[in-house]
Amino acid sequence: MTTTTTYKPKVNLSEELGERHGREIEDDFGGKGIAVVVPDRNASAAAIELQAEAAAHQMILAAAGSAATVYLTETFYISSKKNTVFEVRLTDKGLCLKKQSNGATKEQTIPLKDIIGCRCLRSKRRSRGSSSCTCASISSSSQLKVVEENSGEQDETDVSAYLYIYAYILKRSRRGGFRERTTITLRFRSFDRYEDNNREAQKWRASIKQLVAGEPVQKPVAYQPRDTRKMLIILNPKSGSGKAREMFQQRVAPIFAEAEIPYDLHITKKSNWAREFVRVRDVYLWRGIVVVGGDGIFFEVLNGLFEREDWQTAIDELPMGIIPCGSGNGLAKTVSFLYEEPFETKPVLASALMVVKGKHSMLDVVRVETRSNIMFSFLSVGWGLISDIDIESERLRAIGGQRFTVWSVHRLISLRTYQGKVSYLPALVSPVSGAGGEGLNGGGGGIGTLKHSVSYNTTLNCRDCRAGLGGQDGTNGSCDACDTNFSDVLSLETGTNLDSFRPRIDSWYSATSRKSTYFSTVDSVYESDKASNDDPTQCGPNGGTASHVQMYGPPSRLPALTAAIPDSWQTIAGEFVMVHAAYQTHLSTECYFAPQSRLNDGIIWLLIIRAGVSRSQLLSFLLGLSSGTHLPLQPNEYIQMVPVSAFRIEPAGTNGHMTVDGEKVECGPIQGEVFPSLGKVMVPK
Ligand SMILES: Nc1ncnc2c1ncn2[C@@H]1O[C@H](COP(=O)(O)OP(=O)(O)OP(=O)(O)O)[C@@H](O)[C@H]1O
Repeated sequence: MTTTTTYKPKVNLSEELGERHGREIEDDFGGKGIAVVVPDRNASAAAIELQAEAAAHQMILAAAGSAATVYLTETFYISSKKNTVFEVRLTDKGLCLKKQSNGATKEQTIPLKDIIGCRCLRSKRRSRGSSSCTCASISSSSQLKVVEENSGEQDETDVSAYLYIYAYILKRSRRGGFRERTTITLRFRSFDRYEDNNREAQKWRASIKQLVAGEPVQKPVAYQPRDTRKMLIILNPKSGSGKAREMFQQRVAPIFAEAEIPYDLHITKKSNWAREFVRVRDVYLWRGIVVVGGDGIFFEVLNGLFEREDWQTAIDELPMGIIPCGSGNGLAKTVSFLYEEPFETKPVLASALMVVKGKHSMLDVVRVETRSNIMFSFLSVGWGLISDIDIESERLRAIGGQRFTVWSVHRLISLRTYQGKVSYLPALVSPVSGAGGEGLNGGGGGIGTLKHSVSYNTTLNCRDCRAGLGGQDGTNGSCDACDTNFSDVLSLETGTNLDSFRPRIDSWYSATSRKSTYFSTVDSVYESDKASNDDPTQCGPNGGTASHVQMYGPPSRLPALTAAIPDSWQTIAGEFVMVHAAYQTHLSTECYFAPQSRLNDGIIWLLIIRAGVSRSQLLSFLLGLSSGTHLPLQPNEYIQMVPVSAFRIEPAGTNGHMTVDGEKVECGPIQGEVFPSLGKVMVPK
């Protein structure tokens, strides 16, 4: 009888990268195996060690009784269980393990979408006195240690090749679920020579890698990724409660290692450092940009790209990802939410798994104009209550995301209202389908008047581009990059060149204190910077003239901020508690602000709360924000959410806070217009 079971690892183990300890465990099928773990110290993991005996590979077979396409198949054994045979198949659905033991058959499949990578390794030379060879059973040994093929530490007496397959299996629970780390180890030892066993293991590795990457499975050869460029990672050590460095080294670096994605890690030195970095560097050296921090650092990088003359190419060629270490984390939460990825229990893990997948979705970007600035926003523009809470709760940064709740209570008690005018251009809303909202008029076509401009190199320096804007571009003046010494840049490397990766990741990973981490990584920085030029102002496509900063990007279709509103717009004048324009579902992890929003629906969701709203209405609004039940079910005189494609807010005074993507801007006239699908954000699938 054949039954299908879900794989349920039953042990929790942890250890250093490269120092993998074997331990006998009960595997899910009740058999004994070897637990082999790679470097997520806190992950639970289990693995079965299977030893290759048969070498009958068959490509593209039709699996018996299943529609799956089978790419590879092999029979393995567990040495401690003489009557147990595993048939392992690699199909277009995933890795299928079929166990036959004493006449009973059990089957489980590890879905492809849960696998992030695999690596071929060799066993490590043991200390003198202990023996090891191909005939030794791993499960009977007390310890299995594996190393890279050419590490110099390999055990020449063991000609086996070990394939480690890394999967993060989705477990659903009442609270939404979580991903559990699982390692499958396949030991290939059919041949007398390591080279032959390794060739077999490499075949599996190549096919798994191709399937995971969504590439056609070629005749199995050593795998070469299509894009060999590294990922650029920019980390804000000051984001959230200041733990981004530790988070990265403990939770993110191991995942990049497992997925064999090489990267350069750069630590920001001060505010706007990241913005200048992406403005002046040759960003095409990298395959994408991942920020480790909050929405503020994502905003910096996005705007840095729009400050490049070649902004359109840069925005198009460089998808951006975020690993949440901030206090709000609105974008990271939105992406996970829309793709139904468990986030709450392990947000860093969820997002790290996302960025190594190499997929992206188009992202709406809103061009925002104030009296003195032009900027590009991906999250929200706010005035009043929520912005006040965001900015004023900064003083409670040490308590993390809780600061918003605490300050909400405070502001509800001491409620403020603001005089002003709000105008907007209503959007045409169509039914939304999918996370990216692709079904919505091809990503925003329904917005009509505000289609994305395709003009190249249109200079939009706010001082010069259009009459009536006036004022100084706040980003002008002396360029931070000119006097910034990038010697604190950290460059770590994972990936195909594992020899060079190993010592770096080890020293980085094993460091227990911030100080030792810093010193252990400086060497790599030095090498990397020498190769790529120390001075960021000399190597960027802008020729190093970073002292004169211009904001480029698509030109506006709106009237100037000082000009009259067109007749097609609607205007509300009076006293407001808040006005908040949002284009992501979540403004922070706990703030499910615009439930209908999609990443590229071409819609700005404009929430207007007018003065006169009762405290109880406001309380239920604030309480409902975490569950998305904050909006009144019936049309309400005081609280309304309007889908718009452009808006303008004109405060009568300068009281209250105004924010763009959670960052404070001057309180004054501000307008925004959506450019559907202008950017690219990394998503899980
Ligand atoms: N090295 C640094 N030192 C001080 N400030 C920095 C540094 N790097 C970046 N910043 C600034 O820190 C601010 C906040 O960063 P970030 O958004 O990463 O964290 P956060 O505010 O805690 O998160 P969120 O925006 O999600 O609430 C940004 O405005 C950024 O310009």
